[in-house]
This record gives sequence, structure tokens and C-alpha cells, in this order.
Amino acid sequence: MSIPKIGFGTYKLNGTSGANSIKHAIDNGYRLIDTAYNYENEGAVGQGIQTSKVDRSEVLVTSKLPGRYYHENSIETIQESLYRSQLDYFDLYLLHWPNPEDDHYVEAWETLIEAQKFGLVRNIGVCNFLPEHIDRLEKETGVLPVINQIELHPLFNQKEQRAYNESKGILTEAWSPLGRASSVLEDETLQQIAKSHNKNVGQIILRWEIQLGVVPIPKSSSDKNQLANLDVFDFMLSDSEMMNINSMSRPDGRTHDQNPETYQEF
Ligand SMILES: NC(=O)C1=CN([C@@H]2O[C@H](COP(=O)(O)OP(=O)(O)OC[C@H]3O[C@@H](n4cnc5c(N)ncnc54)[C@H](OP(=O)(O)O)[C@@H]3O)[C@@H](O)[C@H]2O)C=CC1
Ligand SMILES: O=C(O)C(=O)[C@@H](O)[C@H](O)C(=O)CO
Repeated sequence: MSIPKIGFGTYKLNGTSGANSIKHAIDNGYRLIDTAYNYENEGAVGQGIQTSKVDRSEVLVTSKLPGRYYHENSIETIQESLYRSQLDYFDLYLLHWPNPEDDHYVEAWETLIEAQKFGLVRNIGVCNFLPEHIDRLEKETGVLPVINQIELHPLFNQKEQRAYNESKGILTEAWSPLGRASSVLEDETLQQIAKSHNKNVGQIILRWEIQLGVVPIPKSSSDKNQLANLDVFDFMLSDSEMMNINSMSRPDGRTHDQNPETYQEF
């Protein structure tokens, strides 16, 4: 699968205003759109694509299977996602969380393998999977995900998980790549780097992620931020700037308390 270097997150973009933001994102240049069954906005994504100036075939659309459908009629869940989004297929469909306590993610993965055979989805992957979860998928089904979408930003840079993904040929996507616009945007080191490149802190963070070999999927409701977040391909961070940003990560740096070792989301 060939994939853009940056995508567009849609969590919290719902209804007519959400559909308008998604339409603008596509017209502004985004070609990778990230949604999920649980965001309840697959309809807004479909509407955004239909009203944009871009043909559906030029846009990669990702959605995700929620934990509550890991063991029954999941194919129908994917079909419902497609009906809502008015699409014939998803380019990428992911398991949203491993939900290890529930322990149904291998069955759910088998369903995604089926859905791919039926042509409902072109590529399949996971989110928030730790090495032990992916090892089990490989062992029990022989099929590896193409993507692992994980929380990743300067305060939580996922060095080990990135290395594991790479060792398996799995692309890492970064969710909440701007740390959900938290205090990270006020960080002094990042502000200094931003000033020296005549960019804003958001652009520095996205550029850092791209140079790490990760695909960030920032969400923005505004044209201004959507355009700024795409304007990250005319400069490079130096090795020492990369190292400075790498050193900001800390074990408790997650935006919310969502450790996939124990976190359950249905
Ligand atoms: N698989 C998973 O488990 C998860 C997946 N995701 C996916 O990742 C996507 C992105 O993550 P998300 O949690 O939305 O958070 P982000 O890190 O993308 O941050 C979004 C926030 O940043 C603001 N923002 C955007 N651009 C800029 C900028 N250049 N400067 C300053 N502020 C900016 C936005 O405001 P404004 O809208 O006003 O521009 C919004 O408040 C989600 O939308 C979703 O698609 C997210 C969480 C979990
Ligand atoms: O947004 C997503 O994809 C999620 O998985 C949610 O858990 C989100 O991270 C959240 O914060 C819900 O409270």
C-alpha cells in the first residue's frame, strides 16, 4: 500500500460542521482520512468526500472496528460502516484497541482477514497493539497488520514500539500527534526550534514525526491549522534538533491514561 506522509484525524468532527471540515481538509490537500465506527462520524466522512472536489479513488479512508463487535457479526459491522460512509470499500480497516482482558482480538483479526477477501477493505491493520498482541496475531493467523496506529507525540515517543513495528515491516501511524494541543505546544525547546525555522510548534512536531518515519494524522477543524499542518515539507530538522525533541519523552507522557496493556474500549 502506498500512503501519504501525513493524514487527517476526524475524532470530534461530527454532523454538518464536521462534514464541512472534512470536505475542506480534502480540498486543502489531505488524501488520508482517519475515522472509526466509535467516532459516529463515518457519515460525515462520506459526506465530506462526496462534497469535495476530489474523486473518492484519490482518497485513502481508514475506519476501525470497535471492541464490542470483536466476536459477533463483525462483517456486518463493517458493512454498516460502509453504508454510513456511502463507500464501497475502505482502504484501511483497523482493530481499534486490543482489549486484552476481553481477549477476542484474534477472532476479530480473522474477521478482518475475511473482510479483505470479500473486498470490503483493501488493507488491514491495528491500533494500540503491543508487541505481544502482534506476535499472537502472527502466530495464530500468519497475517501481520500493515499499520499499527499508536499514541505518539514528543511527550510519548514510543521508541521501542516503533522499533518493533519496523522490525516486522509494519508502518507506524501517530495518533494525537500534536498531543491533543496540550501543554506540549507551549514547550520552550519546541518554541525555540520553531522560531529558528520560521514555523509554528505544531509544524515542528509533525516534521519530527515524519523524520522519525511515522505517519501523523493531526485533526483540525480550522482551515488555518489544516493548511499549516500540511506545510511541513520545505525544511528539515537537524540531527541535534531531532535528539532534543526525542529527549522530551517520558513514561507518564500519555495524554490520557490509556495504556493498551490494560485499557479496554468498547
Ligand atoms: N486509534 C486510536 O486509538 C486513536 C486515534 N485517534 C485519531 O488521531 C487523530 C488525531 O488525534 P487527536 O486526538 O484528534 O489530537 P491531535 O494531536 O491531532 O490534536 C488536535 C487538536 O490540535 C489542534 N490543532 C491542530 N493543528 C494545530 C496547530 N497547527 N497548532 C495548534 N493547534 C492545532 C486542534 O484544534 P482545531 O481543531 O481548532 O484546529 C485540536 O484541538 C484523531 O482525530 C483520530 O482520528 C485519536 C485518538 C486515539
Ligand atoms: O479517539 C480514539 O480513537 C479513541 O480510541 C478514544 O479512546 C479517544 O482516545 C478518547 O480519548 C476517548 O475518550
